[in-house]
Amino acid sequence: MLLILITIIIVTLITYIYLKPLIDNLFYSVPNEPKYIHSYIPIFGFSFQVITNPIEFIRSLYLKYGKIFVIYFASRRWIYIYDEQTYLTKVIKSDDFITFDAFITDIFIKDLNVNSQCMQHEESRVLQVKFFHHLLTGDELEILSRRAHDSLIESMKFDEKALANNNNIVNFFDHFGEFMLFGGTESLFGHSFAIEQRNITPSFYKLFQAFDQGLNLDIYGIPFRTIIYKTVFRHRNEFLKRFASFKLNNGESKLINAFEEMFRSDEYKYLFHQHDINALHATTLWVAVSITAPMSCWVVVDLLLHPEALAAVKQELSENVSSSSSIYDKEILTKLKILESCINETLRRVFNAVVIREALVDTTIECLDKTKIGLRKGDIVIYPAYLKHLDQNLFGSNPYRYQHDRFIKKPNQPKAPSIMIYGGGLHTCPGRFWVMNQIKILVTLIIQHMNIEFINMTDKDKEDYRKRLPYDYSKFASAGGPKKVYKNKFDIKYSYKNLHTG
Ligand code: HEM
Repeated sequence: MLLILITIIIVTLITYIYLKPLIDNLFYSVPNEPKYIHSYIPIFGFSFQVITNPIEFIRSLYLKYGKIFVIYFASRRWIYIYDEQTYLTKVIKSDDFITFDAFITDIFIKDLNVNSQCMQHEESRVLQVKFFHHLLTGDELEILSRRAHDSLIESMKFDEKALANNNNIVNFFDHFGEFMLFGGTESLFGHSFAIEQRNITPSFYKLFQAFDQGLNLDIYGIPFRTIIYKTVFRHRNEFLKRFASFKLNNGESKLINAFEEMFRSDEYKYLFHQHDINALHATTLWVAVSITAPMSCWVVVDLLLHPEALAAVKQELSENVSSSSSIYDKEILTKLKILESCINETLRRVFNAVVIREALVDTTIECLDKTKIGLRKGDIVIYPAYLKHLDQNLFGSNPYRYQHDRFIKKPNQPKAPSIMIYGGGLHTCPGRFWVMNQIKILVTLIIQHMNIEFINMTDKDKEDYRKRLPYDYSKFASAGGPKKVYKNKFDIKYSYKNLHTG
């Protein structure tokens, strides 16, 4: 009897999920809707393709159905608009759309158990976004960059000491991912909080990875995830609790100081309980590190795979950085144009760049070519910038090819090519200047102080990776290192040099 009941429930559920898009179409459709592409796989729909290789999958739909189409993914309608000018002028600038907040807010409330009142309090959320935009620039940016530098040097020195007792083979992405995590932690939360985290087990990096994995699982809405991935979610909770020991006015950044002052002010303290504050701090650190760390690693990998690029960067460094100069100085960092081009070239080829907005109301937008697009309230409207970044018309017949000086304007070009890594409009990523500085500092320190050798990478592997890096696209909310099966190809043997001079 129980078995029959369970079977009926499962069949009903599958039928409902399978038919939901069709039912929605019947009741909620608006005029001029773009082409809806139906998946015949129940429940999962296109999730598998979107998770495993979004670029190839979305490109195949674009080639088949044109620049505007709709799919279902993670129980939502996703409207792809591969028309940059229309997206910039008619979506990003319009009040009919907001950033991806509602989706994220939902995850905070349901999955991170953050008090719904504080997540839905419009005024305080606007204030937090404002802090990000005001406090990651100017003098504060310089302080953040200096701290990231100091933390990286400290990580290297600790590591050099530990090397005397351990073997010197590690995974490149984990090793520098951890360095970058401590760089972000120290810059945002101050030295004493960072040093405390270095000394506690389980490792801060391991807990951070669990936080990242948990958020991605939540976004995909994997059923029974807290049971299947019990350890991940336990570690995620431990990660949140680490922020309970954070003490105000102890060397933190102006950004974290502003958050704390607001959370604990008379006006807002009724909204924010300690657990909510922990979750918001953990998320700020995650936002700052989860993309930057793997991207920094890919930048270094590309340089190590392309000797001509590495030589050009070394030459630029020797011309601009003297033994007495501080590489975190604004004047020096802005001079490193070749390195900046290398960074953009790696991000272009590796980062799964998109811009996302959500429709607040039923609405219609008119493309520059006069095509009308009808959108429903709640539609996720997405510009797949990665299609542009790998477009043969813009970046040559093999757009994956690495050209380190691509973003330096040549005399025969009207302007250097453009990419759209950081979104657009008023909500363009406020961390973009800090990202550039952090990656420049990491690359410089590695060149100045380390010898690195990929021990499992054959010449054939290197040849293959020069053509295309084995990037893991399965993370939607953050960014990835290599695909699992390639991870050991990025094991390194390394040593330090000149770490105690200057
Ligand atoms: C390589 C690293 C990074 C990439 C590729 C990246 C990319 C992006 C993108 C595409 C957006 C959405 C923009 C839009 O909707 O128009 C965004 C938003 C945001 N990013 Fe970044 N980001 C990076 C690093 C950082 C860092 C280091 C921080 C600093 C804490 C940061 C903080 C934010 C914040 C707060 C927003 C939301 C801004 C708003 O809604 O107004 N990001 N980022």
